[in-house]
Amino acid sequence: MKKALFTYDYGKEKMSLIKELGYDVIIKEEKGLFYSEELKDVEVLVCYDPFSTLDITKMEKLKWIQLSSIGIDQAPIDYIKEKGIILTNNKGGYSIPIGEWIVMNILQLAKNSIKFFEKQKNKIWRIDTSIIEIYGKTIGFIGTGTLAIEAAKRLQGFGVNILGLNSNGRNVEGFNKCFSKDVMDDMLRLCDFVVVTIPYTKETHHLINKERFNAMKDGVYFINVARGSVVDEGELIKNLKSGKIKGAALDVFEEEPLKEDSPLWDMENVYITPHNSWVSEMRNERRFKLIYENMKKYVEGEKLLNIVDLQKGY
Ligand SMILES: NC(=O)C1=CN([C@@H]2O[C@H](COP(=O)(O)OP(=O)(O)OC[C@H]3O[C@@H](n4cnc5c(N)ncnc54)[C@H](O)[C@@H]3O)[C@@H](O)[C@H]2O)C=CC1
Ligand SMILES: O=C(O)C(=O)COP(=O)(O)O
Repeated sequence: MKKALFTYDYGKEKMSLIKELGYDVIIKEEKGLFYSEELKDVEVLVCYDPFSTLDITKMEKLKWIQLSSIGIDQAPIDYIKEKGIILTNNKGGYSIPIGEWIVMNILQLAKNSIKFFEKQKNKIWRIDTSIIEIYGKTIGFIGTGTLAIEAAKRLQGFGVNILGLNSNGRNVEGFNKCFSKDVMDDMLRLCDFVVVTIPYTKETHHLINKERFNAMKDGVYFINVARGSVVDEGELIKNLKSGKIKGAALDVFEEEPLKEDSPLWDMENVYITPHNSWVSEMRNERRFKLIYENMKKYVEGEKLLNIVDLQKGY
């Protein structure tokens, strides 16, 4: 029997489906999880981020880690690489709610919702003539993976021009044109909205920096739903203050939770959600479906879904 450690309890019914596949299942809450002797022969770890307290170097039989997240930046990648442990993620598992979140925020920015919420709170009846339509506008996605694809699909009906940036400029369905990472500024110059949907890797640290903001149109709208550190937050703040960026919607930050003294909280043109875009009532259902399929493949010796390319880092 293969021993599997789950750091989240999917409930009796679902966990018994895993046991029926032939696993000896241990369930332990992730928070403050420490190594104990019973974890010695764990072969499969299904988790989000137990790595700050759980010493996986003591789990000598560990062969496969299934993350419940899409981002892998919380995992000890060097150790995983060194030991030849397979790492799989939840790619695709949150792209529908995030696609919806992106559409919502493009519209909120264009329609100035934040100002209306404020006026409603204060019972103020005043027309806002600064509203724009998104029809005919250009929306550029930095990264054309599952998040951008689901957003692009949902934007089709709005009559927008959808651009995408990826590693080699390959065409992706749903995008009017794709650009390679070497010519990022050519795309940025065209965009009314820039949406960051790229993984955080060594290569993408502060990918969006002073020079990239300079390349963008004056009055661009900026959205980040990937990882905070893909963007130089100091530069983002400067560009928001100067008006170069007209408004932003941010779900992720260089430091989370966002500090109380961050100027972003008080900016009247910034929408903030607390790394919440991935949440919907379907999250556990979809996550479990992937976990189940993969655990079945693992016992049957088949190739797993969503294997992370440790060289590329996503
Ligand atoms: N805010 C949230 O709750 C969530 C955030 N995320 C983040 O979003 C990221 C993207 O997710 P997916 O779309 O599912 O990823 P994905 O793996 O499907 O797509 C990644 C895309 O980025 C491109 N890319 C990667 N490195 C690049 C580079 N250096 N230059 C140009 N293009 C590059 C790839 O070509 C691909 O188009 C995740 O890695 C994760 O960090 C994911 C889920 C939830
Ligand atoms: O899956 C991801 O990468 C996400 O960002 C989702 O949010 P989480 O990291 O699970 O809090």
